[in-house]
Amino acid sequence: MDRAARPGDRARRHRPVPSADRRERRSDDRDQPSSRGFSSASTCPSVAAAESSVPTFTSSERDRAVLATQTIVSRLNAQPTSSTRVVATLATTRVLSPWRRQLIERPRSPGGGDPDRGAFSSVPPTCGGRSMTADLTKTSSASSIVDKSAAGVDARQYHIGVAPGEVSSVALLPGDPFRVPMIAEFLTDVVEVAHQREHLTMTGTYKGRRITATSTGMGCPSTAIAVEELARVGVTSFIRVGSSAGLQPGIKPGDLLVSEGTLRNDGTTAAYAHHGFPAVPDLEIALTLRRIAEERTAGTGTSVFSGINASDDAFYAETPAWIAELNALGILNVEMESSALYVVARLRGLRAGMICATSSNLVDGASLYDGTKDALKDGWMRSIEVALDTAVALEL
Ligand SMILES: O=P(O)(O)O[C@H]1O[C@H](CO)[C@@H](O)[C@H]1O
Ligand SMILES: O=c1cc[nH]c(=O)[nH]1
Repeated sequence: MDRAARPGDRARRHRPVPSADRRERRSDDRDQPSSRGFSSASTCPSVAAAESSVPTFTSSERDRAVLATQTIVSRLNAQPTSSTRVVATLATTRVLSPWRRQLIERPRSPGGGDPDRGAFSSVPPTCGGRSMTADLTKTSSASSIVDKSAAGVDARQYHIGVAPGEVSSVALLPGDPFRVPMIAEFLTDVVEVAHQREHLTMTGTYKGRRITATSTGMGCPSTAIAVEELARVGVTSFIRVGSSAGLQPGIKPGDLLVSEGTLRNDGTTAAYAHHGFPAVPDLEIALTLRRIAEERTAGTGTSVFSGINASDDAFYAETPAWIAELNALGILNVEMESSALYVVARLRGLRAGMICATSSNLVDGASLYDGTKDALKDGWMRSIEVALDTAVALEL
């Protein structure tokens, strides 16, 4: 095929990738700063500090890395397909880019992760203090690469459609938009703020306190978006009021489940933080949810449990073996959003907690398809009231 017409040329035009015939020269140029494309778009001051203190490669370490890469690249390029050649060329650039090298070399911070993950490099856990606004109000400076960790602050939000002033500092988060009006039943002066996609938002007043309710939709991707966007317009505390399946015997539909932490079996949070980074609620919110839940259910036949839950991505891929494994680990219940809620909240310096109503029990035969809806609805109403009273008690 003619050189000018090779597949992959389009990608090369749009990326800072050297052409295959300039590969030799790039390796000589490896100490030159990357002039286009890659740059540290991070606005987090702690990241800037970390990057400036990164030790540079010694020449022997660098030469070994470059040699190893060139060997891989030349093996890949011996392959017949041109698409493999493109991959090889990209790999060369990634390794030879000084900025990339520095990220790879950067010591792992406590919440560190794969430095090649875009979201990780722009939302570093070192930004995880309590002052999210400080990080988010800064805009990207020396780069045209979008810094999503700073995008949209104080604007009307792209997905959830809310703007500053339309929300409280605390938001209750059900998954299902149809549960937002259930929350609104407890409120006065209710305003429907926005409804875009799966995100319905209403704001009203409960016991003198302004409260917002926004539905997250199902799963971690849309939950992370909802939390990020609510935070950009001023929400600082979140209480998920969810539904969830019990994983231990004796948990019955309608019972309340207070989360003490989440096993992260989701994909979204892997883009934010190291797999060992804990997904945990704000301690005070969790304890207050449990206390108020116990007070409210005393003598009602509804039980309150607290413990570690799991967040799964794939409702219908929960195999009997997986359910048995979670059960053996003592995991109390499974739902699909708290992993993202907790990880994003921690990284952004926000507070979060979760109380769920039990929908079913995956280990003792209370199926979702058994007509458990009435008990579940009672559980939702109770959990919503507990979450509202927690917001009031903690002045969230
Ligand atoms: O009822 P919600 O809050 O959506 O919660 C649970 O219900 C959905 C699955 O049926 C998932 O979103 C799960 O987390
Ligand atoms: O609510 C949920 C979430 C995951 N799996 C379930 O069975 N129920």
